[in-house]
Amino acid sequence: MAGRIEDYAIIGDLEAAALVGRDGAIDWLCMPRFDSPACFASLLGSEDNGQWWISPADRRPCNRRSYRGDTLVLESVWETVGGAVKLIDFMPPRGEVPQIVRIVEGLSGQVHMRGELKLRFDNGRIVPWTRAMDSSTVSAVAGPDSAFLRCDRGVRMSDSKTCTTLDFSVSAGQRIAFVLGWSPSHVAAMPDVDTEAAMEKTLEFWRRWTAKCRYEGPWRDVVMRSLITLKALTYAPTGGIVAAATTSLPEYIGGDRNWDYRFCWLRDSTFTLSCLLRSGYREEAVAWKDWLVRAVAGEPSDLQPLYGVAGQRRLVETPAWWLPGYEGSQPVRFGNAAVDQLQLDVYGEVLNTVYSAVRAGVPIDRHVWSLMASFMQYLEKHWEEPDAGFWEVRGPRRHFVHSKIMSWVAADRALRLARVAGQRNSTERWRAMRREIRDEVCRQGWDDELGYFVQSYGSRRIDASALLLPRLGFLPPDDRRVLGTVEAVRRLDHHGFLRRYSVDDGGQDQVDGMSCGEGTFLACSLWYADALAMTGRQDEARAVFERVLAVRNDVGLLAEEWDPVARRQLGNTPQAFSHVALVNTAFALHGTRNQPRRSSGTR
Ligand SMILES: OC[C@H]1O[C@H](O[C@H]2O[C@H](CO)[C@@H](O)[C@H](O)[C@H]2O)[C@H](O)[C@@H](O)[C@@H]1O
Repeated sequence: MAGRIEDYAIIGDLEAAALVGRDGAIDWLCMPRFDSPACFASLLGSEDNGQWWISPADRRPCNRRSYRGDTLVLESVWETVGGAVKLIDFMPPRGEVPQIVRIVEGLSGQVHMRGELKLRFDNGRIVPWTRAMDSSTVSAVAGPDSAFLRCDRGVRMSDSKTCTTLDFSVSAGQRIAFVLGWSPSHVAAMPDVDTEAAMEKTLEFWRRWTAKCRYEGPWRDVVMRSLITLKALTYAPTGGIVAAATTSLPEYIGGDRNWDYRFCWLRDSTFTLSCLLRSGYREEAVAWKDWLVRAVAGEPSDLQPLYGVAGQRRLVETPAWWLPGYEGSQPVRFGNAAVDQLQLDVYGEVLNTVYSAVRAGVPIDRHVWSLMASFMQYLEKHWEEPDAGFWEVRGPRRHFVHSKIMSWVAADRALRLARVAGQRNSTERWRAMRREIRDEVCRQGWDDELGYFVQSYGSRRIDASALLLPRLGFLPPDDRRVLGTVEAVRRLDHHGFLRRYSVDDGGQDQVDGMSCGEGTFLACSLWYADALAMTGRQDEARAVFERVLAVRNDVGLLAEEWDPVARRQLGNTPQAFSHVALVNTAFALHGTRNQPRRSSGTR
């Protein structure tokens, strides 16, 4: 059975990622890239859906673990009656093929270790043909996939049809290494790996990368861990950034809110990008901008809310009947039907990001400008339509206030970009559009009686996405409507954390068409902290921030949601949205004075 969601740490090589539990089990791994079929899927089923564990023979969880400094090299320590042992897990920067290296180091005494490798290709379904090549190498092959396990001398390896078992002892000062590599079955080659050199290279890679960080406030370690996590979710060959490393970790245990997040949402990526930019990571920003331009190129009406890491557009959502789901949460989904939704906020997200990139000095050529202009041409005709909104609801389309505000952002940033690009052709129309949207939102999205911006025209719902309003420049942070909305959002509080939006009595959600409730959405609490900080309520903002910091797991990771009653993380993990919001709040709190920002007037 899989561990709690917060039991997992991530290791990765910027093309794929694995989740390692406190018990030394790798329960999730897709090879060769984030969105490939999983070869370890016990996270969503049982060990028979693929798993690789190594631990002391009694299989207890480790006593402590941490990443080594500012890197993605994980170290788990067990203290046993016989002695202490450390398991070092990492994925070296990608060479020819993806590899996982596991080094067992004796710290004291002698410890009897065991392990089991169960490869299950094609998302935990296919038992490969496994054979021993020699006393220290095993090969497994099925269909397009092959894998090799190679280990140091001193390990007794034995094979059954379904499993390779490992049995060895490690004494103080001794190190025993294992390498698991994947390759396409028509290549089926496992290059020799010097595991110690690979570890040095991996440590060096992360140290160099983290040395570039510009954050210098009081939460440096917290921010650094989140930035490393965001980097680990970046697909280096293309610059695309996935929303999370997993699919179908539930937002409600036993429920059907189980989604595949191993894709690049324009919305999530734009948040990630601005966070990387402010933290000093310009190279990633340029790579993402290039990814974006390639992914969205073509007809503006074909713009999708999400794409594959290589920019692919067909991400067909398919239930996996053979996987029982995390703690029975079904269905497990591969692919995401949100790809076909109309989410009008996406145009504003993209234009806002391109504008931020320009301001940060990232060069934008005339092709990017003409792409942005074509998005505006589309949006001018469609912003008045109802859509699926920020939360990608699967119920009926609505006039979501956030989507309208993002259309305002699109027009606003297009005007600013036009100024930079020296283009005047459409500016009069965009200025009129910006005015029209603002008037409509203030008329139909604002409820004077309720005193807040509602979720969609005609509804009474409160929606935490309204917390993003002050930072978008739609209204100044000290506007009474902003202050009223921030105050109203407090009603989304559930034991100190915020829900995404108000739900009907009984927790049934009639907005997004799903049958069950969900946890609190971590990014929303952090946006709340930002809004408090922006309106001069620094101490309250800090308290909210610290509450969120307290629910990170032992290695600083956050999933999408938190259940404050069961006190456990929920949803896909680690999630970019949560970590981006965390970094942004750290920046917002460090350096803001205890004063509300002055109104800059309204346009
Ligand atoms: O709640 C229903 C939707 O939930 C997912 O979307 C959420 O995650 C996205 C990726 O982080 C984020 O961009 C979006 O704002 C969130 O609502 C799921 O991916 C959707 O398919 C689902 O409809």
